[in-house]
Amino acid sequence: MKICSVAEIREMDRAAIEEFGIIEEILMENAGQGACSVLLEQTGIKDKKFCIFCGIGNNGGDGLVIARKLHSYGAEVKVFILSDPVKYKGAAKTNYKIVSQLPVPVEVIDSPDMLQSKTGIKNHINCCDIIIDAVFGTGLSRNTEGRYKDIIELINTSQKKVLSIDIPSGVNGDTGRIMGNAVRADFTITFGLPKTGNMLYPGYELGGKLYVSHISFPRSLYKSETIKTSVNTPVSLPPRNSNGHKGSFGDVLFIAGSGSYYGAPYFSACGFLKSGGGYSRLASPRSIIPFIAARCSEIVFIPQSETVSGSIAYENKNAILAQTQKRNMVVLGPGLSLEKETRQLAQELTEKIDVPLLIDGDGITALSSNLSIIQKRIPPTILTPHPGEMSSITGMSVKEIEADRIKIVQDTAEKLNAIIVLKGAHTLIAYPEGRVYINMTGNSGMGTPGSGDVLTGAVAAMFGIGLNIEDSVRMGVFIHGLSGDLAAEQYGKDGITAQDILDFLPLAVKKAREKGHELSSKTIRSIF
Ligand SMILES: NC(=O)C1=CN([C@@H]2O[C@H](COP(=O)(O)OP(=O)(O)OC[C@H]3O[C@@H](n4cnc5c(N)ncnc54)[C@H](OP(=O)(O)O)[C@@H]3O)[C@@H](O)[C@H]2O)[C@@H](O)CC1
Ligand SMILES: [K+]
Repeated sequence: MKICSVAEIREMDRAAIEEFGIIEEILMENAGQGACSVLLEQTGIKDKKFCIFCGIGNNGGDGLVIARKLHSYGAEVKVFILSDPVKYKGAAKTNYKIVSQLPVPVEVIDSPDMLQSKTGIKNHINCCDIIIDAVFGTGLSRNTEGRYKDIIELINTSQKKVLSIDIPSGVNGDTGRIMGNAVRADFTITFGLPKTGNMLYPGYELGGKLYVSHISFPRSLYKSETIKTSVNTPVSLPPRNSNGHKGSFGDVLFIAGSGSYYGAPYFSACGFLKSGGGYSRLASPRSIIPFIAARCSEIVFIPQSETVSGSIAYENKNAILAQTQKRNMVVLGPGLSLEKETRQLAQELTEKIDVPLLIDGDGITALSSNLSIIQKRIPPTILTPHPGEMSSITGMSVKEIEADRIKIVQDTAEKLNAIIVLKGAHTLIAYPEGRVYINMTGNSGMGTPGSGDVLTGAVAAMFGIGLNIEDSVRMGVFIHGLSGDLAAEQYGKDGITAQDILDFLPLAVKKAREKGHELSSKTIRSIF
């Protein structure tokens, strides 16, 4: 499913209204209808008591449609409007007029200081069964303050079931960040398409279970090629050649490891094998190979001479390059160390390697000081930074990156002409031509040493078993996250190690083969 920005949903609204004549009243009616379907499924409506908090924009207008429908169905409804209703315009104004004619109590809270009415509101909240949050939607333009902030606080401390309309009020529709404070909902129904703010943390978590209604937008609008962001739904994996041998499932060279990092090369090269890859070759410092071999002797080892600090020495360059020429893909960087000589080696290898190249960890740090090497590469390049490494690449602070992840990863992929995997909760995968995928598998237990190294192996394996390089990256991310989810299902999220993620990879690939489609529809529920 596509995911849109606030500007894109506004454009969809405009096109629906102006080009198809689907007037605002119809869209708002459908939005209200969708919300009532969620309530019917999740909480029941008849004889239930609802408190509806409405803002003064169209999100509030949706709340007023819901008030009318719930009343009609037999619910007891109380509406609070958080500003002067004369400000309503268009369809929201129409719906305000209708609700004013109904025997539905409406209370306007338009004084900047709502302390005097707080007890009354609290009483209503205490007596209701369900709260509808229709305060702010995509029109949130600044931090919440004053009575808005107080109401959000009251909603969050109410211990009642909460349905947020379009997006939890206080969450930025583009970034998912909290502006001031934000509602914590049990369910959210979003309209047209999910907004990026619905899908990124903390907005995603605050929204609870996410429903989407296309509110009768024509398919051409919500499937438009101009919308570049999507959920990372799994692609079908090519059937495994029953007549194949290890060379049929990819032959990948990992250039990884140093005197201080024995785990990184192991998790990368072994992650490849555990995700279905064929030939895993590992160029690592000579002295650490026996330790890695003790953990995974299925890897083919290519011992390298070492620097004084135990990292791969520069003098290996030509021999490594000769190795890369015979491989389908190269992974460079896990645990390489930041030794100057080895960084120089990483840069010069990146210049010369003429097969798809995935650069991770210390490899990224080595290249960050000379990004033109990446820009000039002709064969595909994949970078898998965590926010700290993304900071080295972009020169922005982690805080700046976290505040606008989609835009920054999109711009960087275009600028570097590379596929970028920005790791984190809901990892992003961005392609040079502008596409971005939001990955929904994975969990907080996976923030553990070695996890990112396993990911490099999973991506390489997807390429090895026959996906094209673009799909390999997003499927590698999907499988890696799924493997972590399976580990969490078994052991809980606390204490998952990279080894656990590794161990569940075969099962994750099996599940993706057998139930890929089912897995992808788990996070967002489509309704009318
Ligand atoms: N368009 C359509 O066809 C459809 C749209 N739909 C619905 O419309 C929603 C978008 O509606 P919207 O654009 O009216 O914005 P919305 O979020 O209701 O709020 C804007 C108001 O809030 C105010 N405001 C902002 N921040 C504030 C703050 N911190 N503190 C205080 N005030 C603040 C802002 O004031 P201003 O910034 O102008 O001063 C303005 O008055 C969308 O989410 C969906 O639910 C559906 O019905 C389907 C059809
Ligand atoms: K809302």
